[in-house]
Amino acid sequence: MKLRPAASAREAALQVIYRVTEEGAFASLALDEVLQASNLEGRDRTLATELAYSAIKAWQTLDWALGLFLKHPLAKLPPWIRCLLRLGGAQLLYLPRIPARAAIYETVELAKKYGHRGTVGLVNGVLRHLERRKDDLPYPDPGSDPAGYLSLRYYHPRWLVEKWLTQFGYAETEALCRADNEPAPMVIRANTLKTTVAGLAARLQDEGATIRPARYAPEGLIVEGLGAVKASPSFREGLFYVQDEGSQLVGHALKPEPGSIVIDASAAPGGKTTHLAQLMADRGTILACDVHPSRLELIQENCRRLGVTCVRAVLADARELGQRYPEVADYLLLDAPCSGLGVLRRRPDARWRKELAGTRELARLQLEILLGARRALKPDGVLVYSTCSLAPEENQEVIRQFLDRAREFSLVSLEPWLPVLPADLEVPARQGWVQYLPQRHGTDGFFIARLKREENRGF
Ligand SMILES: C[S@@+](CC[C@H](N)C(=O)[O-])C[C@H]1O[C@@H](n2cnc3c(N)ncnc32)[C@H](O)[C@@H]1O
Repeated sequence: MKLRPAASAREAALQVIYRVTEEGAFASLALDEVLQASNLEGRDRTLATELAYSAIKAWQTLDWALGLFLKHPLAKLPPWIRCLLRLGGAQLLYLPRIPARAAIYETVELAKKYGHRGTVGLVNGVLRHLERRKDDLPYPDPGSDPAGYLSLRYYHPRWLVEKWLTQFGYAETEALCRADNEPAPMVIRANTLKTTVAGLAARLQDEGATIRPARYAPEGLIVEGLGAVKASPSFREGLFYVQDEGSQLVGHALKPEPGSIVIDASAAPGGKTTHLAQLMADRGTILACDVHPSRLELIQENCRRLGVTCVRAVLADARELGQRYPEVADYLLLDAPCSGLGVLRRRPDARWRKELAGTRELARLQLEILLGARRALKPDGVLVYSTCSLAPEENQEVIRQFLDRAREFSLVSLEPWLPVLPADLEVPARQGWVQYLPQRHGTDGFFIARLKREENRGF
């Protein structure tokens, strides 16, 4: 549906909420489109993003809470009115710095533009009721229905909370849900081909940002107040890449020698590829493969911006790499397509798009990729497998099945390769794998395993 240009931050947020919750659009794409069509700038863009993302993250809890004050089901209301209620409700429940009166008034004003007299009154009435009862909502009892309580209280799908309760227990599931709802820090990786970490920090401070070092990743900086990244001169000069710490650690886990041959089996948009190029001082060859042609362009664009020259972008299905490049690579990175359950804090709509069956299907693909790509590695070569998932069936279980079938591989310690290990990861790191968790380590959820092909064992 063609939308009129949004005249305010709240109208922009409303349009994004409509595109995502009513039309199934992806939140980041809908936001870009709506903001581009509007004349909004600076703080209005930030506010629009915050309003839209808060409502989308909490979508199902908002629908439940709003439904408590409606005579008829929310689903029967006109779609724009439903979305207006989500917009107003998100401010009342989750953005306490916005005065309730302003939240209600502004939503009612928008209702005049997107509804009629009856619906204006309804929006006003429902939001006033919600404001009065907001600290006293009838959540399920955590003792008798922990999954029901956590999924509504922290707005995650029930199947996922049930899965995590089995995997992590109650306290840690609650901490994980909370961590997913916090705004994720902006983490960048200094491009050491063009600058140093200290040099970049100084440049960004000159651009008005506040900087602190990342905890685990040596080239990582945590940045606040930079504004639109693409407008930053140091970004345009290729001095950094936006990449969470968990993701940066994957490059260190592989740590290819300068001059070596590396295959990055599923590489787009090239975050880890360009990091590997840095670690190799841009000397040697990286074959950066991906199965989607349009995504190969992203690799090339990132290499150009960062000044990386040792990368060749290759259109290939990772499952066929063993046949295409037999025993070619000294190092093989398999940053597999995955459920992304470790990065829900960065993608407001992602939690509502996943299904339990998805992780099992992905696990099949991940194993096929490992089995199909492994023969591309030379004897004595190193393989790193990583995902941004927390699901054991995509991580430890895939590795276990791989080791059952590929006897020439074994797990090797990650301890020498990860520069700063959190204490709780020391034991698994020695066994060859680590699982970073947002609620424990403050990073995106990342699984990383390092394996070696034994020199004298054939396939
Ligand atoms: C997790 S993303 C990779 C992120 C990338 N390594 C980075 O750090 O920027 C997974 C990638 O796998 C690609 N992909 C999916 N199925 C594939 C296959 N069968 N062969 C190769 N690439 C595949 C997707 O297009 C996607 O770009």
